[in-house]
Amino acid sequence: MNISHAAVTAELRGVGKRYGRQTALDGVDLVLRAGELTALLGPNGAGKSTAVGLLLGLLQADSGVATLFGRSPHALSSRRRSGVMLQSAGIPDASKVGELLEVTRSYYADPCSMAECASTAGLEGLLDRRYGRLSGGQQRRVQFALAICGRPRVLFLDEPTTGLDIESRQGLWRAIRTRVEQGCAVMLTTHYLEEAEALADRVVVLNRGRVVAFGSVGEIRAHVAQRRIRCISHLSAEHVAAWPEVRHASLESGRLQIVVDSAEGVVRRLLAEDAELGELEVQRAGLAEAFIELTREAA
Ligand SMILES: Nc1ncnc2c1ncn2[C@@H]1O[C@H](COP(=O)(O)OP(=O)(O)OP(=O)(O)O)[C@@H](O)[C@H]1O
Repeated sequence: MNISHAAVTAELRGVGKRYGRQTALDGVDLVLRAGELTALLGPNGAGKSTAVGLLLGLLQADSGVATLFGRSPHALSSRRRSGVMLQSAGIPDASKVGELLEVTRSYYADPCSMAECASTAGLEGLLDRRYGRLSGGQQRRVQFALAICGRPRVLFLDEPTTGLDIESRQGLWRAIRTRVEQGCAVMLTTHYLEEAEALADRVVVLNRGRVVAFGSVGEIRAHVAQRRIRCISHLSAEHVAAWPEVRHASLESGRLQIVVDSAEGVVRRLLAEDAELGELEVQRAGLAEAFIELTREAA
């Protein structure tokens, strides 16, 4: 585990939160640091939005402590240094994009210029449009602009790229990376594992209100030693699936896809049984496989 010495910006310590009889978080520890992006991953209902709500002071913990800049998340001084993009934005449909930005910028001491906000979030040409008339992806970009316009030192992004096309998503990724390089602490919740893989310095995996794994993307990935083998072969997936080292085998787009704990023996046997085997590839498991494995183990 890498030990980071960057300043702690926000923290949950031993936090529990229930809604009636439903436990949403159960003894969760979580740290956000300056200049780092922490990705919070977990299946539906794992407790991700609850964790964000506690760090923002929108929810109250039943046990444990939530801090933002070392103080209560309710403190005005903490809020002034925070930027937020939640799943439900509550932005009035009739407002023009430019007006929304002007008003939000006015809450902060040293906001970005309008031009900077517009170019960072890709809003050129949209400033005179009414929010309610924008596409879902354009609305997400406006929400991002509102989240970053005050040059926040901590940024909470709850599934920020849902509904964005590939170009907009990559634009947003660039903007997020720039904030992190400038020293902002970012907490990203996402269902897109490739997003966490592309952006995260550290990953926290939640399942049923508990942290089931944390570490760098590489460390999380290393939790599963699995390899993925791809090849073109006349051997059937059913035949290969029955080999002892093989966890799973299937035929996808004419290629045999095999998930194994250790690749060498399986590769040797593939080559021995099919002299014409072609286009052999062996890859390390990605975050997606690690995540499925971790949440399954915890369940
Ligand atoms: N206001 C509420 N009242 C009752 N139960 C709630 C409330 N909000 C959340 N929960 C429950 O708490 C648990 C955690 O919910 P939370 O929204 O934090 O999960 P999540 O990881 O953000 O899920 P998703 O990926 O679906 O957004 C779930 O079981 C959910 O049903």
